[in-house]
Amino acid sequence: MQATVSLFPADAMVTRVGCIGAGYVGGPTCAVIALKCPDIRVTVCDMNPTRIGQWNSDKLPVFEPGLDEIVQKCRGVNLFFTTDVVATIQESEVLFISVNTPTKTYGHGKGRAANLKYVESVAREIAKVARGNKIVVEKSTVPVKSAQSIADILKANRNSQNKFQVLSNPEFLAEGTAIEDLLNPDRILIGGEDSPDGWKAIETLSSVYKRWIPADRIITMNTWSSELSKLVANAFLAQRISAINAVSAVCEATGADVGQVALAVGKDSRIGPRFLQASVGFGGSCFQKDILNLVYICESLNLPEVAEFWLNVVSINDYQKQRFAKRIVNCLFNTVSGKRIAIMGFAFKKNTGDTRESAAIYVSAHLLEEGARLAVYDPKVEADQVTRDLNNVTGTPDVVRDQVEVCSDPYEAARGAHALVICTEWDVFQTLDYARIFAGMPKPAYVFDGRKILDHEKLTKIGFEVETIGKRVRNVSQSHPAAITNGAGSGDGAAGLNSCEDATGPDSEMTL
Ligand SMILES: NC(=O)C1=CN([C@@H]2O[C@H](COP(=O)(O)OP(=O)(O)OC[C@H]3O[C@@H](n4cnc5c(N)ncnc54)[C@H](O)[C@@H]3O)[C@@H](O)[C@H]2O)C=CC1
Ligand SMILES: O=C(O)[C@H]1O[C@H](OP(=O)(O)OP(=O)(O)OC[C@H]2O[C@@H](n3ccc(=O)[nH]c3=O)[C@H](O)[C@@H]2O)[C@H](O)[C@@H](O)[C@@H]1O
Repeated sequence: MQATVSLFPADAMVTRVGCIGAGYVGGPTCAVIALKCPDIRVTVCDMNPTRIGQWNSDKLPVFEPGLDEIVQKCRGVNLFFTTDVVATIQESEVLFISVNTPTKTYGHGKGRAANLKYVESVAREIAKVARGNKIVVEKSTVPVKSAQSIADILKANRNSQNKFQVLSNPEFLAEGTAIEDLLNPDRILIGGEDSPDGWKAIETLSSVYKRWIPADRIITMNTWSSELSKLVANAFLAQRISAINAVSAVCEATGADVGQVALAVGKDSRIGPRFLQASVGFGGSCFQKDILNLVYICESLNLPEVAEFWLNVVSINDYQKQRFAKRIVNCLFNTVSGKRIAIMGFAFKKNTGDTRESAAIYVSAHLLEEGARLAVYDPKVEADQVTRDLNNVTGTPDVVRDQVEVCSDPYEAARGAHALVICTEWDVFQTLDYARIFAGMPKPAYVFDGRKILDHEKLTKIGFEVETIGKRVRNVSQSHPAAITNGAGSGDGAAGLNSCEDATGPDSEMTL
């Protein structure tokens, strides 16, 4: 591809940017464009009036550190949120498509392929109502060649005076750090048609980003490479997590510590230290969806070995969540029936209220199936979201109603619980008064640290039995057996069992 800078002036004049889809990507991305380009009018549009109402209120639909301040500064000045799709399309020179592309739940490709119906409906709407030339930017994560489908729809339906250029401009922001990522991205990727009109469109979009991002971080390439790069970037990131999580199982079986192994491995500059944090399993709306999409593409291209390779990343993640959930039951003497368990954190990671594909949902569902009573606490997830997620995954709203309590305070969730299960790495969990919590729990009192964020030594000193990922903790019962036999109120006849390594097999309940 030719150097775009030489072909088009750096001051290409974009005055109106529109975005269809006011979700986790569309909202924050446009807020940052509005902040950095005060002379551009940015309109974000969604078909969901509730969501738009929230964007226009004091309580935004998306929690992201730093987002509120930017929206407050720009909203009503050069940043607008609306349900008026037609006006947004007609008024914008550059139009981002930032709608959801979930995994298909029906028909051909069910459970694997991306459902592109929202992208297609936006393309049809643009073709129907657009006036004048537009640069249509595919911001949603899509399978390779989707830009071609968008271009075909636009071409087949366009009014004869309109010209469209379709660009791929995938988003790499991570939730919880979206604003930081948007302000200071590792790279901006723009794929476009290899033609004079394509180069011009690429340069025009680049000119917007160049207002705050150094030119050498803006990478341009052909559309298909750009689309595939997004799926591959997510697959690589998720693959690292599954790799370290697979190693965590080896550590638990051998006495090695996965944190130490990750440190040693990550010091190799060819490997690097990031994304090597073993955990209860990755969540979020995209890793699993995008890998399954990649798997589907490979299967469609008759590349079964490649498909199998990537599918294993998801299989290990499922295994990790399952392993952790089973371990909780094993350690609690193979029965959690009727026991209160505190689920600490429900979001898929800290600093977001997003629960999509959160490991907490899986762990909670497993414990509910075993008859546990759950007390859920998350600083940013609303009670009705917890209920909705658990209803969806269990399919048993009665059980959820009877066995789940959503608490607004971590101490309240912990009170009377046999175990604390850390599912999200919220900072606040590191500074709780664990001695106070311990005092209010039946003994032995367990902590299952699915995020490896707590001070395990301190917890064992207080008297907790601590289980974590990829590391054996020397527990109270191993050094002071009396601590558990003297414990109050467990009612499970725990005396004599030292830790879950000593518990009876996973499928047998302890004979009481
Ligand atoms: N969530 C994330 O952190 C990231 C997501 N992505 C990708 O970005 C895309 C969007 O993701 P999210 O923002 O998380 O999705 P989201 O579900 O939060 O938001 C999508 C929005 O699009 C709206 N929408 C759907 N069809 C529409 C139509 N025809 N007209 C108007 N509005 C419509 C929906 O009502 C919804 O509010 C996906 O393809 C995702 O894979 C990429 C990078 C990061
Ligand atoms: O396409 C997307 O949606 C985005 O997906 C991820 O971002 P996100 O899912 O928001 O968050 P991550 O920080 O990647 O975390 C994903 C999951 O992996 C877990 N994780 C992450 C890192 C790690 O070392 N270990 C680990 O278990 C997190 O707790 C979380 O559950 C990518 O990091 C973004 O670059 C990408 O744009």
